Amino acid sequence: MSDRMHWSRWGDPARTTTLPANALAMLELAFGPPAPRPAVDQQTVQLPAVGLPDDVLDALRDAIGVEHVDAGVEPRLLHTGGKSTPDLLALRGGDAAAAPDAVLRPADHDEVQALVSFCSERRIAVVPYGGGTSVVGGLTASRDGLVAVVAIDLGRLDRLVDVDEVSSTAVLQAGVSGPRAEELLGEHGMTLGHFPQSFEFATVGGFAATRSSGQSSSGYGRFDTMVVGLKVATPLGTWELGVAPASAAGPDLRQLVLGSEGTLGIVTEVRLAVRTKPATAVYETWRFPTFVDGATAMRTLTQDGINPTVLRLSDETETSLNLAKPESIGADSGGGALMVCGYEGTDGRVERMRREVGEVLQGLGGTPLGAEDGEQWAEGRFDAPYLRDALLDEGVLVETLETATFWGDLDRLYAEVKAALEGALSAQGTNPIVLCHISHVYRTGASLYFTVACRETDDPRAQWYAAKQAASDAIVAAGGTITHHHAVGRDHRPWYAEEIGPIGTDVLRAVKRSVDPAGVLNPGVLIP
Ligand SMILES: Cc1cc2nc3c(=O)[nH]c(=O)nc-3n(C[C@H](O)[C@H](O)[C@H](O)COP(=O)(O)OP(=O)(O)OC[C@H]3O[C@@H](n4cnc5c(N)ncnc54)[C@H](O)[C@@H]3O)c2cc1C
Repeated sequence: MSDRMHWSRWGDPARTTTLPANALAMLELAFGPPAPRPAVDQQTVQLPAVGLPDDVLDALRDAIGVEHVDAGVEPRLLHTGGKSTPDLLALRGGDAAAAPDAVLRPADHDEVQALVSFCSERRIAVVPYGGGTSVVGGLTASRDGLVAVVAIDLGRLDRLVDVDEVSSTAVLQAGVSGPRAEELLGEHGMTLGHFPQSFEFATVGGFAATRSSGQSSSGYGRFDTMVVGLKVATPLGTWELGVAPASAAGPDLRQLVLGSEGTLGIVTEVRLAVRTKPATAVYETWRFPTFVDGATAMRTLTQDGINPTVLRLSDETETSLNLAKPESIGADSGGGALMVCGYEGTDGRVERMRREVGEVLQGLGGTPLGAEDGEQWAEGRFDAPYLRDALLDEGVLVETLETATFWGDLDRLYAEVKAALEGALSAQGTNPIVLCHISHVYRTGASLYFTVACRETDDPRAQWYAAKQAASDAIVAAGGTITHHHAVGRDHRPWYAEEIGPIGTDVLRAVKRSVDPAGVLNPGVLIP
């Protein structure tokens, strides 16, 4: 780690991004004179004293090997919280109160199971840790009433366990990252087709635990629709689910594990529906006169059963900032709303899909812009997070939030969340830029993904929480879901309780009590 803490740099100094000169000029134009705010030196960060008694550390070392139990400063810091802006701000400001007491790296399901059983017996809080990319406080366990907190890092569970080419399924261990999944499946001519923006670091177990959704969800579906089976380590023992592609044998308990965010058990293996690796991929862009026009075109496509692999529509502000090309921020975008359409498959299928989509979009007022911008979007689609530290260094707060609703309510949800964000941040004297795009589409509705940028106040965490509170209240009031794919974590719990109501809350609490009687699994996360 460098002496300056740049927590969103994802551990790869080669990818460290500095802001281009025109971006700095734009920031000044948008937010006023520069007000740099560098991160504190790593040495000044405060970690809680290790709370694990020696006999516990010894037992953990016996269970998984001495070199896989680490209570040192660096691993604890690297497993402190996730990657939300408040998490980054805390660490950049020297606050590591969320650090676990030790990081444990088990090798396989049996070792994970042994750790979960032991921690349950000894009342030690367990944070399952995949890629550490949670943006909702999903990696910050409550210590209340518990002896200590350990992070169970699943990085050593990184194997392809089985491929069934006839059924088109593959079993992957939970710690397999996005690129590793593609590499392992690629050897069999297959793809998972799950490409969230956090693809480079997030893991299969994390995708399942948070019901993640990738940028190709229009064609490949969201992650939870790919899961056909799960193996889970719980305090009660091993739980295996999913024996057939579909079943009428009672409620689908896989759905209880999907999205459970480590509160009901640790997912160690996932059986997934996989696809043939596409021979061709083409990404192109279209311009619509307005965001509303573009949304109507998207709805028409999905309701006609025409599903390009990627379908994404920026609102007018996001289009004008040309987010797909950070190096050309401020370039004239030509106005309107930009849509990205991607097609993957055989040459013939791509050509057919492209023609079919083109006919619909052109008929609904779209102007084809060709493949250049689309290809650039595809190439740079994992790059934006590398800008976050550079922006925070400049005293510019950037954060995102997302929601979803039915098509009939989408315009209202969009307007109200945007107004809430603008209102809450302007009230603090920091006029924001609020961008939005439709990120995932369904026959019945779509998700909205907002990005907010503004100058930091003296207390940027409080500043953001006020905006987040206003936006979350607006989401609930407009009938949207509090999260379409980022999950609940700690940050969304109050609104999640409203969304599922008192009966839903009781059901969830009862399940939690029964499977995790000592309450050690990710306490404080998800369960209202
Ligand atoms: C820059 C950025 C972009 C992002 N883009 C997207 C996006 O496009 N789409 C999207 O869906 N999300 C996105 N996210 C959110 C995040 O990447 C997802 O929630 C992802 O699924 C988390 O995976 P992970 O392996 O990093 O899990 P972690 O962050 O390590 O954990 C997430 C939660 O799941 C629990 N958990 C992790 N592994 C397991 C396991 N094996 N068993 C049980 N519980 C477990 C953790 O305790 C935690 O509560 C983004 C995040 C960032 C920082």
